[in-house]
Amino acid sequence: MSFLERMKDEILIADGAMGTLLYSYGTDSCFENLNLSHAEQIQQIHEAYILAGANLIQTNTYAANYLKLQRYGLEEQVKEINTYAVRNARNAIKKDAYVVGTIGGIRGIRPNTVSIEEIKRSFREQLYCLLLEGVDGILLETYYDLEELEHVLAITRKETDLPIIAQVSLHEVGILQDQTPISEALSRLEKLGADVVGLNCRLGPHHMLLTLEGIPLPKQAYLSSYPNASIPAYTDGKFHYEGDSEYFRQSARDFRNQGVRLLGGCCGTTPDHIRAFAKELKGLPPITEKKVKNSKKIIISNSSATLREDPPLQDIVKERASIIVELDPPKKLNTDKFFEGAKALENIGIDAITLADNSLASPRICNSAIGYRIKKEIGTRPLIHITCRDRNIIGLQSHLMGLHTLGLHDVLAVTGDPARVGDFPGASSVYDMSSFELIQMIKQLNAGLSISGKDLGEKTAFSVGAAFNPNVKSLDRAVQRLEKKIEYGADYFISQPIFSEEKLIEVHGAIKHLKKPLYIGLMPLTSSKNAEYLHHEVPGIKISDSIRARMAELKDDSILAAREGIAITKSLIDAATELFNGIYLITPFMRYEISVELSAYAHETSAKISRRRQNAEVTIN
Ligand SMILES: Cc1cc2nc3c(=O)[nH]c(=O)nc-3n(C[C@H](O)[C@H](O)[C@H](O)COP(=O)(O)OP(=O)(O)OC[C@H]3O[C@@H](n4cnc5c(N)ncnc54)[C@H](O)[C@@H]3O)c2cc1C
Ligand code: MET
Ligand SMILES: [Zn+2]
Repeated sequence: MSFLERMKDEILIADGAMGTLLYSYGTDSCFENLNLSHAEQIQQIHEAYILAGANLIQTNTYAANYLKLQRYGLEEQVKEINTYAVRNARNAIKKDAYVVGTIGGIRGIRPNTVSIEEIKRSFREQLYCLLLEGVDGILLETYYDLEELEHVLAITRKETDLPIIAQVSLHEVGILQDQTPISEALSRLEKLGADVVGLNCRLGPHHMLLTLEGIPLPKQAYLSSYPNASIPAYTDGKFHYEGDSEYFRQSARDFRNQGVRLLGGCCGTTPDHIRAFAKELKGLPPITEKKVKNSKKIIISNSSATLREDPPLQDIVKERASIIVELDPPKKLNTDKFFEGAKALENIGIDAITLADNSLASPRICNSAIGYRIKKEIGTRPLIHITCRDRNIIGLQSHLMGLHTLGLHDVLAVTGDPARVGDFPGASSVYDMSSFELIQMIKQLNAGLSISGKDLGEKTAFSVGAAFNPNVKSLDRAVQRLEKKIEYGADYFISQPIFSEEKLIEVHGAIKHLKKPLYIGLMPLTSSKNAEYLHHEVPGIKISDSIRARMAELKDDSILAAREGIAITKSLIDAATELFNGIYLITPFMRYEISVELSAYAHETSAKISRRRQNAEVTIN
């Protein structure tokens, strides 16, 4: 009799975790490889679950596909690992029990990086290995992404008549990560031919039971649940789970009352948890009717957009000449000079002060704190740079929500210079996200949704700038990155500084097909040493030979050298203003008076050019 036939009038008990159990014994490498290297240990775990009362055990193959095995260089071992995994499970069975071949989901909480086609290829290979070795059913478990599960379930149904268990992982009570209600997800899985549908992992009995209250008994399938033992804790450098087996015993009947007919455990559970379930439900028949509690209606964000007091920079720079100035937050705690500079720049009438996020990976006063003060005390628009280096996904989202609360809506999303260039070369560089993903995430907040898909109750109103580095060998490739950044949602670009007219013309030609505006970067040199340092040591900055020669001639006179730097930048402003509406001036060493002089010059230049263009139009007409 297949386990499905038994489930007509029996509640079956499944096994518990494999991965976390192995981890608790000290394994911290590829769990699935132990099917080959430590077959006996795997067999003993299976035996322990059967002894505890499991009617159905799963192979140790959760991640035994090439997409996951390649992390360990084991992608060529898919066949051996799956084959031996089935044998290890079979060898553990002394009496009546079933073996299901398990395959876990690939896509997680992060933005999807693996294509469905790739997942299907990897899945097929593993599925064939399991089927070939002879299992009693297939368990598809821990799927966060319903689309992925639907694809792999369809493949499985096409390839076998064996029973299929299809399980999703909750995002929170009642919903998946993409906000699909669980009841809808399970009914879609049932329609695709799953024989058992249910939930596993991520949350424990409490949240699973609350979810099950809103789920009717499936018509053509049975319900399953494999809760985690608890939320994991991290102590002394290790993860561990606290939920004890007595707590599981107490919840067993509740699972039965919600209509569950296959009850097992996921992360953190042990044979003790399974024994508690088995003992408590022994001899009890499944329920056949159920009253469903009205599930909470899931509201997809339809909140209105936040109103901005000022137009976003991309709208301004599309219409007219616009100057933004970078004034780096101080490295020391005294902010007097910084605010003197910010006031002087406000007086000259720039459109924004851009505030780097610990540029060159060295700590400075937090740019959102300084930005908020600039807005409040001076009235200038702050543009907050955000790197992927210093914050993980949680920190990035929380930071952006904080900026929204402060009314700071202009951000520049960048990767960030690596930590090893800065004050703490040993600090970690997080890079949970690429600059592309950061841009995408900010746009998702603008749609009222968190990075994990939760309704935020309000839409943010961020205007998202992105970085452009034209000082590279292949300008084409740099422009391709801009095209990709536009696809991810970038509203405009800001470039690294440029130090020659030829480069300005080349950049103009290379990006004129893009529909998004650019602020072109210009940075006054202050000395020959400064020019040589920037040219040789700062990533992404290249200064032409002729300019370096001009600076070198004045290397013994610091005042004249600084004047020369300003003169060079003025001639670049002349050329740049002919080509671009946006000028981005970088202030060297907090010498804001230089940026003030250059901003005034840029204003005059753009006024001159627009007068000349108007006159030309009048003449033509
Ligand atoms: C306007 C501006 C502001 C900045 N502000 C800050 C700041 O506040 N704090 C800070 O730490 N850093 C800052 N940076 C530096 C920036 O983070 C680094 O230059 C980073 O390496 C590139 O950032 P990005 O977002 O353009 O990276 P991306 O375009 O996402 O590129 C990331 C990586 O891809 C690679 N790459 C990029 N272009 C190419 C190409 N054409 N060909 C091959 N590979 C390529 C490089 O390895 C690069 O590091 C800023 C840069 C700019 C232009
Ligand atoms: C990550 S969810 C758990 C996968 C698998 N059932 C295991 O216990 O190892
Ligand atoms: Zn799990």
